[in-house]
Amino acid sequence: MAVFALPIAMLEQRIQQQFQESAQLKQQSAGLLAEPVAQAVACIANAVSNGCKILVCGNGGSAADAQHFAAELVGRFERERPELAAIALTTDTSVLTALANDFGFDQVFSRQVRALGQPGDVLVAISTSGNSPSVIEAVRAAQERELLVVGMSGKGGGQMTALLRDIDVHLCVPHDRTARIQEVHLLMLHCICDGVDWTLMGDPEDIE
Ligand SMILES: O=C(CO)[C@@H](O)[C@H](O)[C@H](O)[C@H](O)COP(=O)(O)O
Ligand SMILES: [Zn+2]
Repeated sequence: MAVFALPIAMLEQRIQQQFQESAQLKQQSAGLLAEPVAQAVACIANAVSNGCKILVCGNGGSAADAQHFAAELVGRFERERPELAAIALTTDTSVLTALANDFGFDQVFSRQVRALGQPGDVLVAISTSGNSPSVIEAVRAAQERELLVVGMSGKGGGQMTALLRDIDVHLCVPHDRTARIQEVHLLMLHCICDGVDWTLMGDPEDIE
């Protein structure tokens, strides 16, 4: 068994740097993204209040974020409230493997959007590069079907930037590192959960 003689001090310094980079990016993003995050809250709260639903997609870590977010809408975030309609498009392995196998991986989300999406629903499309073909095709399918799109990206937004319309919301994290972008994506998803709960139910103190 290999035993590493870890240069602990250097390793700790790397870890400290990453915490600092993440904290600084979150601070910078708060200034730039609070307004579009509030627009995403309005868009999602409005959709679920009108009986519409939220579809969420992304690859890799962003697939995990999609599932995390859908679970908090269907279940709960920090307090009890009625269940909200949300589906992560990343979870049904039979659907995913059939679509990838028969139509190509680019279609794994778009075909589900066309199958499940109705006008007024919202697609939350998560891609740190803004360029993953499966996510880009899902955005195109959503727009065809008259869904609103909340696009979450980084690295300048990639192809997502040109694709999103004025009625859509673009949450583009100002950074080039996938991990840092994902950390801000998760924070924004939690802000959206908090904002939706606040919009639908008011301040926690007001309850009882
Ligand atoms: O979680 C990570 C890296 O932190 C990876 O799994 C990452 O999500 C994958 O490489 C994705 O395929 C990247 O796609 P995207 O964010 O550019 O759309
Ligand atoms: Zn969470």
